[in-house]
Amino acid sequence: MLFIRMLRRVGLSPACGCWTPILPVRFLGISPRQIPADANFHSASFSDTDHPRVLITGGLGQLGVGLANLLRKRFGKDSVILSDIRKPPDHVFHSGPFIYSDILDYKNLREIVVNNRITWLFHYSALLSAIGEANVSLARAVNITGLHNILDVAVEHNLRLFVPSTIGAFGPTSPRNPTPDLCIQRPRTIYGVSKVHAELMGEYYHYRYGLDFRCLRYPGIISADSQPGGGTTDYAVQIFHDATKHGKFECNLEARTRLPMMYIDDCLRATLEVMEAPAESLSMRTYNVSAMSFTPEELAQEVLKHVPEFQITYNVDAVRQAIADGWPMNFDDSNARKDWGWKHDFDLPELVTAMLNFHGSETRVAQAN
Ligand SMILES: NC(=O)c1ccc[n+]([C@@H]2O[C@H](COP(=O)([O-])OP(=O)(O)OC[C@H]3O[C@@H](n4cnc5c(N)ncnc54)[C@H](O)[C@@H]3O)[C@@H](O)[C@H]2O)c1
Ligand SMILES: C[C@@H](O)[C@H](N)C(=O)O
Repeated sequence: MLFIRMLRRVGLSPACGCWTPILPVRFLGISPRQIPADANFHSASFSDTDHPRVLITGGLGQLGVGLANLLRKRFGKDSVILSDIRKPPDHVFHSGPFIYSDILDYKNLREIVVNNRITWLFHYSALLSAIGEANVSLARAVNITGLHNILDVAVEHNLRLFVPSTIGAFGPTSPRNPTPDLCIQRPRTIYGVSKVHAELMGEYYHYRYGLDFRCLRYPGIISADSQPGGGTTDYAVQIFHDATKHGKFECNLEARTRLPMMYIDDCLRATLEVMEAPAESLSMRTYNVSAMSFTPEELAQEVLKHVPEFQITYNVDAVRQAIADGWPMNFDDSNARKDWGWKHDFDLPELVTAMLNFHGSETRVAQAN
């Protein structure tokens, strides 16, 4: 009798031995916080359509604004709410709905999800690898406690949830060349530890409560019109800015440090594709995605083809180098390609051309003014 009561408490039926989805619902309180009437909502009409209603957390970082642009093109401007704890620049504020949201404030998160009838959540808030090592307790709070809030609100409101993971979820004892989806994961940064935790918690909530959790492990992402937020792969963004502006670049990683990288357009398209993939095509809930892999000296060689006077020098940052030395050199993304048809568009030459075109045209505009 006692045994049956224990089974019931954890949601197991003694007859079939299977799980029933008892939700980890928190105490239902009413948040005193209301979304102000003058918040920058563009009179979203939430009439029922086939479109998801989307919330992006941590949306003012390197990737969030680009994701919002892509999703708004697909689902309509008012269907996608960008959120962050920072003040948005004018062009972002006027480009579509923006709202303040601190992921450490659970009631505020729930209020936003309920009031806007959110159905898809892209969880981008995080402290990245290098900045996380400089502030471990904040990284632990944002990346782990914040994730718990996101998981709970997602399961409570039946959201489809995307959480990005990273090459940083692997460590020096993982196979590094190539790194498959399933292998040893013993990262040595708080960022990596928090991302392994996110992968495992998301998958657990999927199997335990039926949460529609989807996760991609991104490589280092390279973008032209947004700045990276304190990672180990940041050099591969800064190099283009310095090459066009100064004709030279000081790199904080060693010349032969090989890491997987991806152009932002590929990254955001992969994110939308995995979110739209039919559930039955997903044999896993966490996938590696990859495009290219290069070292600083290989990247510099490619830049040199366009900027003949370009010079690279090295001034290695010990923290970033130690992190990079434990990360994958090449990423095996064959499961993503097989299951939901992932295919990248940008290899190294196309990436360099796209980045230099952007920065070159910016520089020409600046010189003309
Ligand atoms: N950029 C990359 O190369 C890369 C690679 C792999 C994975 N990722 C993942 O993609 C996601 C987005 O990356 P990014 O490069 O845009 O990151 P970023 O560091 O540029 O931006 C993160 C955002 O989170 C916000 N944030 C911090 N604390 C918050 C809080 N308490 N509540 C709400 N927001 C908060 C910050 O204000 C910032 O705008 C992250 O989860 C990151 O781990 C990024
Ligand atoms: C790789 C990725 O997670 C991030 N750009 C970092 O370097 O921390």
